[in-house]
Amino acid sequence: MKYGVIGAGAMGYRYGILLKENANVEVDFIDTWKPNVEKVKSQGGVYVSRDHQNKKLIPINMYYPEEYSGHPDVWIIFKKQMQLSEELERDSKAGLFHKDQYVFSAMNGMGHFEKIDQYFDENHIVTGTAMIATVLNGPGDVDFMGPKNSEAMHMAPYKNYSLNDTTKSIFNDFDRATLGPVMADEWLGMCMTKVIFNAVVNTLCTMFEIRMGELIQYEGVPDMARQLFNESFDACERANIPLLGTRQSNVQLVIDSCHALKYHYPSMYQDFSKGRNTEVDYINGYIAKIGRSNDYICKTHEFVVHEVHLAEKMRQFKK
Ligand SMILES: NC(=O)C1=CN([C@@H]2O[C@H](COP(=O)(O)OP(=O)(O)OC[C@H]3O[C@@H](n4cnc5c(N)ncnc54)[C@H](OP(=O)(O)O)[C@@H]3O)[C@@H](O)[C@H]2O)C=CC1
Ligand SMILES: CC(C)(CO)C(=O)C(=O)O
Repeated sequence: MKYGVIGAGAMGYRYGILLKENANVEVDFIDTWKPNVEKVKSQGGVYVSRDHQNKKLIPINMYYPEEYSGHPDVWIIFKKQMQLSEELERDSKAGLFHKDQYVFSAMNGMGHFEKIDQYFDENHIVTGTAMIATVLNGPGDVDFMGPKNSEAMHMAPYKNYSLNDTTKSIFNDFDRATLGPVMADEWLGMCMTKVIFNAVVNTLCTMFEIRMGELIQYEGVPDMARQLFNESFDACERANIPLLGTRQSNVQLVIDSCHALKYHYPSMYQDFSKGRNTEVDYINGYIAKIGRSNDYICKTHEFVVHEVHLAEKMRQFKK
């Protein structure tokens, strides 16, 4: 199958390049960030390294939406939550979307599938989550964090539609790409399980401006994680969202992932450190919203949302 990546940033590059290099499928990249598109065009591709090593230029085809006339079978979308509506509107106006196409996304946070649903048939949407750490060093320069074959992800058809030949082919291509796909039984619990993980790791690392391996050096982190997971589980149970694992196994996942991805600054920190707004409203804020709609107040998550926004605002006073 042919793939088109919308959002050639850290994760868009990671998926597209692994598919192209390992699954040997055709991949085109669409981006609207001018410095990135121009850099790729002038250097003839994207520089890729793994854990800061073995930097090499991989030739790729990169287009602005308005330049593109291809017809991929599947779109892979990786934008920041707050960029998505504008991106989809621009892509749609540029005539990129067609009735037969499928779409996959493993963005962090929640709110993106309702937006994607406005442009694609709901049984053509494949949801995903990615425990894959990637850093965009700058335009046209991406760094895959973690050793080869450490990539791990979940996927499931949106609204639990049955698997069909296309969704199975996407799974097989992701598998050959070494993205480590696991097909989940239920889409919403799968997505929310990643949200509650990011609501611990991304927010704490961002507020303290630290790597995951530094976070886990503090012996109080399992307790802090437990407090946040307890609220997340309480809210999701009231909303009948079946999270993967138990409260305790999710605490353990935080501990294990922080050791495995010890050099990684979570994507939220990458936005924070570059002076951009973070996805916190779509992560802790989304959990808090589920709580409020089910007569449950996630006090800690609501406080954390304020803390991250406070940290964003305070950047102006720092040198
Ligand atoms: N990175 C990761 O490890 C993971 C990320 N995710 C999720 O995937 C989705 C896409 O995230 P991700 O791929 O990380 O984000 P991107 O790499 O796509 O973000 C890059 C965007 O940030 C802006 N930007 C501006 N200046 C810079 C700069 N100097 N360096 C880098 N970027 C700059 C640009 O948009 P503009 O100029 O328009 O602001 C650019 O398009 C998100 O939902 C994220 O949470 C999920 C799992 C892991
Ligand atoms: C890589 C990972 C899993 C770390 O929290 C992530 O989701 C991110 O960086 O946003």
